[in-house]
Amino acid sequence: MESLGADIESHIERVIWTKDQIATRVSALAFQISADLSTLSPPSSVVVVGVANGAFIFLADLIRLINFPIFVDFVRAESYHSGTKSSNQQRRITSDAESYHSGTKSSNQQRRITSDLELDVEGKHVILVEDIVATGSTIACLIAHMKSKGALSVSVCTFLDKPERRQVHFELVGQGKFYSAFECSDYFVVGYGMKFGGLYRNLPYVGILKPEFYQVILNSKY
Ligand SMILES: O=P(O)(O)OC[C@H]1O[C@H](OP(=O)(O)OP(=O)(O)O)[C@H](O)[C@@H]1O
Repeated sequence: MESLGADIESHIERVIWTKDQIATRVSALAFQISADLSTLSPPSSVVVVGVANGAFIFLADLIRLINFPIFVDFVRAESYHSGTKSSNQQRRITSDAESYHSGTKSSNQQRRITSDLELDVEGKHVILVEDIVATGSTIACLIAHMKSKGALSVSVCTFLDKPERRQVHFELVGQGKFYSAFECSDYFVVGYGMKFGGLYRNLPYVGILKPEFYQVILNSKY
């Protein structure tokens, strides 16, 4: 196979979570977060922070089911090796491939914030929204960042948790809680915001890509 076919459905080997299963879990999480955080003081003190890019679909669904006023903002954190920023696309494709083939990012990969909040979170309760928590490197970096900005509490709400891949320990701040919609071990999934080679974020459910598509995507420009 030399090029990708246009029918996205035909690229998927197996569906892991359907649209309905996702909607049920996101609704339950929004209900739980509403119950946990709606009574916090001061009022209107919750800032939901999406981690770009992967969290954007999960965040959009989640916040529309939260039943109290919230602020919304975004951050971006990118990986780098040994002090060298991984800003080029080939590096990011390689990162995907590493995750696919070994089930983990390389151990010396660290994160730094490349696009910061516009809102001031001092004295506020932050909920960091992720598509995936795997090694923990990204979320650890972002929790520390929110704490340094004076957040009263920092919670994490991730669509997917991969606890078996954890390499970096992180602690929530204040009364912060950890929420996850689903857990999985080491298989590489796409859809609902999650990508391979920059593609498939728009798939409305979560699935596993057919193996023959990995190399085609890695060989192509995006
Ligand atoms: O727990 P970790 O091992 O740090 O991995 C999790 C991070 O990796 C992914 O981001 P990625 O850089 O692939 O970009 P994306 O959000 O644009 O998909 C994901 O969105 C998380 O932010």
